[in-house]
Amino acid sequence: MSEKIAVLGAGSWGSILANLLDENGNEVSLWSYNPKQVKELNEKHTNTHYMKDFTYSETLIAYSDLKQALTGATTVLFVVPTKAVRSVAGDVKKVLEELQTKPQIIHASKGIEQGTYKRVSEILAEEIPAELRKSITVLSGPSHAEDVAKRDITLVTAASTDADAAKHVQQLFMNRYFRVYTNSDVIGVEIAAALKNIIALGTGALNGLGYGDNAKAALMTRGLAEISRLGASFGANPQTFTGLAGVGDIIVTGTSENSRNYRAGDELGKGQSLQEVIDTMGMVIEGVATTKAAYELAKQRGVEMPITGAIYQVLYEGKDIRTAISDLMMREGRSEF
Ligand SMILES: NC(=O)C1=CN([C@@H]2O[C@H](COP(=O)(O)OP(=O)(O)OC[C@H]3O[C@@H](n4cnc5c(N)ncnc54)[C@H](O)[C@@H]3O)[C@@H](O)[C@H]2O)C=CC1
Ligand SMILES: O=C(CO)COP(=O)(O)O
Repeated sequence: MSEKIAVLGAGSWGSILANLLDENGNEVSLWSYNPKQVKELNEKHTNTHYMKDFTYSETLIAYSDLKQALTGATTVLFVVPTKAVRSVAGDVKKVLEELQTKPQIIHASKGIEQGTYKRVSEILAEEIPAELRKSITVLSGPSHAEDVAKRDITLVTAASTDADAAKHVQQLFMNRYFRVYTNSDVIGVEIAAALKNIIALGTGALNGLGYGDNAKAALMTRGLAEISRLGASFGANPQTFTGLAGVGDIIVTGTSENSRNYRAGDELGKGQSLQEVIDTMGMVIEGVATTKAAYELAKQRGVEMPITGAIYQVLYEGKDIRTAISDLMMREGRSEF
């Protein structure tokens, strides 16, 4: 099966997924709002700022013009940071109406919108033409771009309320190193994907402070417990949190130097300020904004999320990390389940 696919967002994840789709035999256009990046991708087949030492397929074409990128596309994959999804989707809507095409919509972003607390599929549903909403599918799971770039084994899930749409995404992405499952629990997959970044900031900070494996395993396990509680309050399937988008992504993000969230936490643990960390990363650290959204959302819904609350206090209220850890440890003893 070969299709024309437009990938929107040429950071580490968008560009590597675009390359994978190209390798799978599709005609892929990669859109970036940065003309310099487009020039580098088309002339040198590199994207040095985001993926050092990787050479992209010569048949992958980058565009800074959204209309050119979307022309003829039967599938559109959004991979911009969460904060950019609404504005990019609004622009896409205008172009699709002009082109009179009705592509399937996929996204691979992991976050929650500030202020509205919307998941990415909800933002897309509000912004794209109404008849495309049903097709929205989320691609998520433990998947660092750096490993996919090496064609290392990666398993993810494609979640949609439309089983045919999820199956289509599975077929588009599957290959010998990239295996895709389907899932109907969009809510659970998106909540797990967004909130694991908060926990990765935490495990990174533990690492930076010199804590060991026990502490990190504890944070990931209890972190997943509170993420599941928030998910349950929205009607998510509890099984989703034991799957690729849940425990899988917490492990990969919460233990890896490839994770920007983990690295950011590590630097915080070593004493850098949040602003210093953001300024030096040069790539999106989704967990910072998601911590605020999740903290406010948990309060609004009356869901107990002590770890998220502690990380919020460190990031947004200047609380000392060691004091935050000590306060968590000294909470009243309770039953695990
Ligand atoms: N890097 C990875 O391994 C993975 C990333 N993700 C998710 O994918 C999403 C994108 O992440 P990355 O590609 O890693 O980010 P990145 O920081 O590497 O790149 C982001 C890209 O979006 C573009 N961008 C930023 N603001 C924009 C705007 N207002 N309008 C249009 N484009 C804009 C940037 O120019 C850049 O090309 C995030 O939600 C992330 O959580 C998901 C799985 C794996
Ligand atoms: O979501 C990811 C891996 O599954 C990437 O995590 P980071 O954004 O922390 O790099």
